Amino acid sequence: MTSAVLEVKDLSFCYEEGRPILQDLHLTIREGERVGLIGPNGAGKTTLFLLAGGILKAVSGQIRLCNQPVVPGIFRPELGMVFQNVNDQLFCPSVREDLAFGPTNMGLSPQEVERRVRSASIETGVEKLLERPPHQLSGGEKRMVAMAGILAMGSRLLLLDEPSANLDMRYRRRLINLLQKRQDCSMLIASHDLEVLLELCDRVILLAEGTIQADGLPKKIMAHTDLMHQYGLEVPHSLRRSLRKFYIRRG
Ligand SMILES: Nc1ncnc2c1ncn2[C@@H]1O[C@H](COP(=O)(O)OP(=O)(O)OP(=O)(O)O)[C@@H](O)[C@H]1O
Repeated sequence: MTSAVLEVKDLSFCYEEGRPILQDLHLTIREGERVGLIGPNGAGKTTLFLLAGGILKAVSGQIRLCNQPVVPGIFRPELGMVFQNVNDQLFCPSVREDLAFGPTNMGLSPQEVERRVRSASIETGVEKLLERPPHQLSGGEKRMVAMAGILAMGSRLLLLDEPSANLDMRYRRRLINLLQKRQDCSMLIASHDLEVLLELCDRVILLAEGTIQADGLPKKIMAHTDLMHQYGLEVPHSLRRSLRKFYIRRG
């Protein structure tokens, strides 16, 4: 079995006392796994990301990243996160400086930082935007710049929060192709775009009521109509069609 990149044990968290968001959560992501995280609005998907990224502090439990405990406030380049609201993570005067921020903080030489900025910007197709101020970019452009930023760090685990939100067909396809090619990274992708998860993920986790309600093959979990409806989710269109074919064939 491949080694774990993220291990979450007995994790509990609340923003306000008496209103738990996550309760005794257990989760392991292994090297090379691409895991979709689904659940209704407010289930705690973003909260889980912020805890794994050391931005929030757990009430109890442990989180380990690449075999080392996550300590809130300590920079861990092994983990790259694209926030749901990308405006929260692009803050430099130019795209080039934004992409260089992570690798520079890793203590890399200016030549290596430049090499990574160039390579990540080409991979994501944002090389023409390098001199632009990030706040002037479109939503889709900003998201690809944020992706380029974590690729430039060479993170082993990517936490992507609604990566396809507000992307047009071209950007959405570019994102899917890009993530499909990154076999070297593990990914946890929170999304309401279930078709994207069907294309990208080999495993899906359903988070609701503070804990994991299902964990398994994407097609199996997402085609489970009762389970999906119970947590306010719909069976994705492509699976509805294949279910229909299945029932028609069986007569
Ligand atoms: N800073 C905060 N203070 C208090 N409550 C918060 C805070 N941030 C989030 N919450 C609450 O925590 C719960 C979980 O929110 P979270 O953003 O993690 O859910 P989510 O699963 O990512 O939802 P969505 O699918 O809508 O993005 C929600 O009820 C939300 O209102």
